[in-house]
Amino acid sequence: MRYISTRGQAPALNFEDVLLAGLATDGGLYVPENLPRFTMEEIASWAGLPYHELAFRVMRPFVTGSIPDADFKKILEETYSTGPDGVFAHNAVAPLRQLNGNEWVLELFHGPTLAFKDFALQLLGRLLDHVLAKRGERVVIMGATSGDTGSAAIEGCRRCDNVDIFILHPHERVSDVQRRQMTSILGENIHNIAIEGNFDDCQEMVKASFADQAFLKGTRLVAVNSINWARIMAQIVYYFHAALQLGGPARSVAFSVPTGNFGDIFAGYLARNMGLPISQLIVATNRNDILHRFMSGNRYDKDTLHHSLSPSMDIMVSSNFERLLFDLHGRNGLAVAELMNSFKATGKLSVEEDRWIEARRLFDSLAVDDEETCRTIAEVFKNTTEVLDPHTAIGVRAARECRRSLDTPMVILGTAHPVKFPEAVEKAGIGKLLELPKHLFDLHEREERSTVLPNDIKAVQGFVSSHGNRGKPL
Ligand SMILES: N[C@@H](CCOP(=O)(O)O)C(=O)O
Repeated sequence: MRYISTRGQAPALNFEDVLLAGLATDGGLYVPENLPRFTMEEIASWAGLPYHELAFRVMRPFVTGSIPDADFKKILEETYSTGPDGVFAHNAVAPLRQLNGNEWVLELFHGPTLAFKDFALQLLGRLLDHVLAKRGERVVIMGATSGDTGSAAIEGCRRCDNVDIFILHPHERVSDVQRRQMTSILGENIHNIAIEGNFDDCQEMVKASFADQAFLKGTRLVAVNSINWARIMAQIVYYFHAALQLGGPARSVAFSVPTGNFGDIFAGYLARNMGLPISQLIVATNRNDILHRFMSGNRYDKDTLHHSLSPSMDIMVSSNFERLLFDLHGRNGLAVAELMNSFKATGKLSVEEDRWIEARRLFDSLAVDDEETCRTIAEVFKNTTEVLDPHTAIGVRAARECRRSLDTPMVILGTAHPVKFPEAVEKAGIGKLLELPKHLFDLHEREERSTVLPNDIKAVQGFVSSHGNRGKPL
């Protein structure tokens, strides 16, 4: 499998190099040159497989030529293990919970950091370990988080021998539990940086660092955000997993996906292009609604970033939107480069009418504010006694507003555990006390370690280069 850049000017790479690349050298994002497509018979034959075996079948074409089958199988078996010493706390790894009639929540929060990010970052850490050990290479990881990616990346990579990890989060803009999940993991190769800015500032600095890596003095920079193709690849699997449990592929399924960076829903779009019958994909955003503004009015314009009760989606510009633009423009990298350059200069982007109509055909969308989020948490609790986290609640609201057919199962991606967001749960008027799971029971007493830095790329790069070799200068 070869991967090409969405901006058409970077060399094509194999999976191993894409895993280690982050952004392409032309500033684009890597995508498979040709997407594998499965037949209905093939997909149907996967019904009932354990999660790791399904993962092998779905992802194998993406890693072919880079990771030998036997190694990949072993990595997947470890990544999606369950039981007392397993990585995931639920035997089904990603169980479906029925909310009512034909409406289901796909619970993606039974991993170590209680969010869907564990599905990809537990795998990414193991893949990195495998590839870096083989190459005898040490790398620096830089990631930006609005709350969930950070802890999942640290948890996924902390045991990697050859990695120093730097996670940038917006100072005082993530929930208490989210922050502690990152800052209480201590290790000489783990560095949390609280930026005096917002998530987009953090994301911008990470992306800019890929374009200018001299500060790393020859050490390679690797991405843990969904700009890294391996993240998207791993997230495709749970769409197959959910659909197969609900009668797929003979029956199509609809999905509603809370999304900020457009990575999780883009994985669903790819699953559909790979042959999985998906009747509807709903983009569910909070008040930071750049994706909804594009889908509903062809306006992908930067706006002010609002702090909300669903902080993981407090994102102004969605990285993976560029991957969709690439497809909407017939995979013409130069056209995408032109659009992205003009977006950088003006903060505004719209596409030709026929391309936008195509996007409307592919996705429905809704933006949900805090009030409506809390109302949905309360409504679902009243009817089912299930407590939703605010991001999942946004997905439920969007599913209910945008649903096209009551006969088709509707799956809402349950992106995080509500215990991470007590403020929203409390504001929704839910008196029930939510307990942290056993492995995090003392989270609020643990020692925290992080460094506050100004919103200044030179300060960040200076910090990375002076701590990038197990806490020592590079
Ligand atoms: N929602 C994310 C923001 C980063 O997105 P990613 O999917 O590109 O890692 C978070 O919680 O950190």
